[in-house]
Amino acid sequence: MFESLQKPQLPSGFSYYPQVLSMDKALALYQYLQTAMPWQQPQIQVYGRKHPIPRLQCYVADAGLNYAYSQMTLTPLPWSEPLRAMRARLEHHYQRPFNALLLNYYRDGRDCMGWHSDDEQELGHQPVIASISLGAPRKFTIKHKFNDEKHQLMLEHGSCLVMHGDSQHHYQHALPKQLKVQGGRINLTFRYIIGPKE
Ligand SMILES: O=C(O)CCC(=O)C(=O)O
Ligand SMILES: [Fe+2]
Repeated sequence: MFESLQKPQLPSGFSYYPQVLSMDKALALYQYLQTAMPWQQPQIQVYGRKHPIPRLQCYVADAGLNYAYSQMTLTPLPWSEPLRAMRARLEHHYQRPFNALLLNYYRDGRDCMGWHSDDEQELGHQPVIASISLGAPRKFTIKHKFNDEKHQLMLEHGSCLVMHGDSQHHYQHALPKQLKVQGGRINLTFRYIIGPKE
């Protein structure tokens, strides 16, 4: 499943695995998630004004694992069977647990995600985040926080991008608008949240 590893020039802490899912499986998962998930468009405050985020999202996690993400405290939905199965495959392959999943639905190329690092305290010091892409391929951009190093790659249908090590300390990432893209894309970021007792 993960054999066809190719390495475009990515900085340390980012690994890209094309075709982790077959095209058919990835399409079936896309179609299932698009209709089955209770997608929401929460508001965030920017410079004192409230704006809806430029995409839809949902949060799935083990019970009790709230996640304060970009000013939003997200209450988890339970794992549905297809998501539980995907999590089990990733846990088996990477030999580490994932207990939370943030899903982003970019309806077309106008939807996007701005520059950020996933460096919330509840993710721990060097989080491992496995990010599955389904649907329209989109550009993913990476920039160093303290110098002008920049990278760009296409996140293809059925691929997995893993962010690990110091990726969140040294870099920010974003999914820019691409106004020519008409198709939708769903992204699944599997994470491990350090619970209140750990
Ligand atoms: O959609 C993507 O590929 C990026 C998602 C992301 O960076 C996040 O959910 O934190
Ligand atoms: Fe992110």
